[in-house]
Amino acid sequence: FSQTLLHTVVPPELRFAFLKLFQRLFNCFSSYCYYEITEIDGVNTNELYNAVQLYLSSSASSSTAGTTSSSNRLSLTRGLNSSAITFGLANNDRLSDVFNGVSVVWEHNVTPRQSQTFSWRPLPEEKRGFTLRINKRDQPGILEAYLEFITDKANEIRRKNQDRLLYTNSRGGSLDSRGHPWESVPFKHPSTFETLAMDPIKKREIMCDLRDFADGQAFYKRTGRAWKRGYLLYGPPGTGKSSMIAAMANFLGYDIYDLELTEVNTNSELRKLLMKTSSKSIIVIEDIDCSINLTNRKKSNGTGARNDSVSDTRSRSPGIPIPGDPDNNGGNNSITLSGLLNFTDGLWSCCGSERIFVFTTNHIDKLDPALLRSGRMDMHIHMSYCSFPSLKILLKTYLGCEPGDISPDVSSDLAAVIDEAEMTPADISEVLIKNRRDNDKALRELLEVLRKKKTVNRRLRRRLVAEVEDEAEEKRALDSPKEGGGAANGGGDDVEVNYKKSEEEDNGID
Ligand SMILES: Nc1ncnc2c1ncn2[C@@H]1O[C@H](COP(=O)(O)OP(=O)(O)OP(=O)(O)O)[C@@H](O)[C@H]1O
Ligand SMILES: [Mg+2]
Repeated sequence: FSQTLLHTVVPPELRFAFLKLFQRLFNCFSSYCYYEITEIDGVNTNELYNAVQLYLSSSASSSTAGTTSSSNRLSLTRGLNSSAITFGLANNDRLSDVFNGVSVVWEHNVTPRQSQTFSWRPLPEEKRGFTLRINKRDQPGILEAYLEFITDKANEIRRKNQDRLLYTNSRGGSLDSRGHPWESVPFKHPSTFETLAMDPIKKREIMCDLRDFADGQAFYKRTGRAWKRGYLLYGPPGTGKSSMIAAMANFLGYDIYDLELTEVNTNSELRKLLMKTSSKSIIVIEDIDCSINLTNRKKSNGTGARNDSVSDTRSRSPGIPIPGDPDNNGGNNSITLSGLLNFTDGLWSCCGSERIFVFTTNHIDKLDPALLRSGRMDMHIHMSYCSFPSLKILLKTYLGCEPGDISPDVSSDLAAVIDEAEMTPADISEVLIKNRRDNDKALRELLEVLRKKKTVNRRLRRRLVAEVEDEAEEKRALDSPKEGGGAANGGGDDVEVNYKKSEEEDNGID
């Protein structure tokens, strides 16, 4: 009652001023150090505040049994992007904690924000923060280790709550107010291995490999290997490479660092980015063949320096500076293949642990063998056009069709055309989404589309064979004019036979 009366009678500003004065006097004679961790740090959200809140939420929930909290009032929250309820300290509540034998006390302070404060973005009406109290004699050794422990613990809790982050370096080389080169957003991609359409045997193999990796701390230590693993996903667009990465992250509960190579200017910047990644994370470079010229590691330019910089990208992306280009005075983009190899496999790559590197490409043949070798890219995963086993997964996820729900005739018709149609899971899922209210119609339309695509593919293939044969015939005619006709006829006959056979099959289908 007295507290309520005080709050009503004394204006908040006056209360705040009294409190500050009292705190100053108190600190002069106190044997404690106090650290304030405010929710908003300047204009940015203070990550440490969130980490402390999560950490204390776990202590607070266990303290309801009376172990560490001096309070019996806890606030309950569920964040916008969180799937779990967290406990927290209510206003001005305290909680004591013990770290490495040292007792500390946390206090949660909420004060009204002065309304005239100018800000570029709307700030919460209340100013929230934690105050950490440590005994002055304990402070030198404990603070850094304690805060690091709290950050790790908070990450662990977040992962457990399925609340993971997707980091990006899209800001270029610039750092945020706390010196971090990565920007993060909550990662909410719903792709899982269950929804991923691919060969079930291959899928199981990948899942086992990931599980072995995540559980392999002792193994990696025993064998003297850095605890990291590389996966290369290759295949045509729309076959599920990005979906696979999301499924991996969801399966292991890891954060994702999506590295945009074209935003990185130098090898040392690349190294800094790597050093700022946390463990239990997947570091992704998508479309690696488009991000950097990776074909010629050893090639030197006139000055003897390595010339394997981002020239390939530059020809496509006019905004990227070109080193040594007189027309471009940006001139500082000099990531090299060796820089990238060091990133994945050098000494620096071990500065954290439990990391997965995933590179994706549409053209594996464009990549340097050095990048593909085991130890860098341990597993090469071909994401191919939709096969019949993959189609069954798509039918189940999109239409709810179990194999027994589809008539044997339709099933065998689908199986007969699917491989030759060479359609991506992305294309097929579009047909299914469009007709998802009517399963029969969806299957009918899918069959039609697959047959059409098969016919088109055959025509293309025949045209290609004919062109190759024509070229060979011309070459032979030029090489030996007298014998040219006979030799060409031999090849032409083969084509003719193939052609006839294909025509018959097509007619049967159309
Ligand atoms: N194997 C798959 N299983 C389930 N859905 C898939 C699969 N492949 C593609 N899709 C669907 O198609 C869409 C595009 O797929 P995704 O972005 O994973 O392709 P990608 O291989 O990364 O293509 P790109 O090479 O263009 O980046 C996804 O939203 C997903 O729904
Ligand atoms: Mg992709």
